[in-house]
Amino acid sequence: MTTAAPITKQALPTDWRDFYALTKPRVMSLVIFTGLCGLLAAPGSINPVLGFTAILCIALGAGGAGALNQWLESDLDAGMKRTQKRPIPAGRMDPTNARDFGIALSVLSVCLMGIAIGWLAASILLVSILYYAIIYTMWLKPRTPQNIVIGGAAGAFPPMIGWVAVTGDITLMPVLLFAIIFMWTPPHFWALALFIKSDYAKVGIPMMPVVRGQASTRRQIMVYSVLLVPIAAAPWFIGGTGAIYGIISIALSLAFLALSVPVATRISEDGDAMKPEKRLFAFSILYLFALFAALVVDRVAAYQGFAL
Ligand code: HEM
Ligand SMILES: CC(C)=CCC/C(C)=C/CC/C(C)=C/COP(=O)(O)OP(=O)(O)O
Repeated sequence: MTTAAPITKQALPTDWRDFYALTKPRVMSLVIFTGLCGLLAAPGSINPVLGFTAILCIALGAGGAGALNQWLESDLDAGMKRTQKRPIPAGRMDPTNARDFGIALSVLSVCLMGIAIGWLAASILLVSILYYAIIYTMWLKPRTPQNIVIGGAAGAFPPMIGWVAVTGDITLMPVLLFAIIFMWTPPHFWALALFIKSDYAKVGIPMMPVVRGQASTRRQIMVYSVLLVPIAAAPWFIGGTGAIYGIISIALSLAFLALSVPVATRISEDGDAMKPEKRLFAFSILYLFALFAALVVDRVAAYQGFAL
């Protein structure tokens, strides 16, 4: 009697899924969304096919950068529980394949953006890929607890790329969209780092809670959350959006601030339930999705004559 081989995940072809995992799809979904909103909120219009191409290029570039990041730090990923099942540390992917995949996606994205959309948008895309792969991953991450403050700039470029794809130039509005993500990144990441601190300590990455301790990290989360309120509302203050965006942005930022307070005032060290940090981390993602969606809603409303 023959017995059929059990159908397990391992029996399925894993190749395409491993390549897909290299692109960090869940994180990059928000990167792509902010790029899309930058494109849709920009003044002027873009041919829908070209608009789609621009977003595709952001997705390919972000995915390529994610693959290069995983190629560059597979040894670190192997040492952390959260990342040890990634394709390279789990032994399912040859590192050189990941490297080549990352380079191919990155080159393709920049060339396609340059040819189809314009070389200013392509240059910013190239800068963001190199910034993430080289400045953040290779240089800052293993060296300084300010790694994500400075390195976070890499993730702040996509809305600027989307905007520039439409307008062809850099004005104050795309700079403000950049500034919003720049201010948002420290509380987003440090809230998470507070509850996965031991993983980073194990592999010697000097994340803020590891190097400066919990109390200092919590205070700094509060500082960035306070700064986020005026920065997020700035597009309205300068007249770049209507009051719909302004009101939604202030409401969202105050909710963000309210969730930061229990994180900042918590004086206990490790040991007890970590609920406020988890709540702030989860809300940080919802916050950015909602804030950038509000930009588009505001623009559509203005277009339809519903501006407040
Ligand atoms: C240097 C800056 C940043 C660092 C160090 C960082 C780090 C992290 C880490 C470690 C996670 C945990 C889950 C995972 O590994 O998938 C995470 C989740 C996430 N991050 Fe960030 N992040 C940064 C910037 C950003 C930016 C700029 C965006 C988008 C605009 C973003 C969007 C997300 C999203 C959507 C998730 C949730 C993914 C999921 O549901 O699994 N992050 N981030
Ligand atoms: C267009 C373009 C190139 C966009 C790049 C977007 C970008 C830099 C996003 C940063 C988000 C991210 C994956 C952080 C993870 O940090 P990590 O690598 O330290 O996290 P890990 O510990 O999970 O590897």
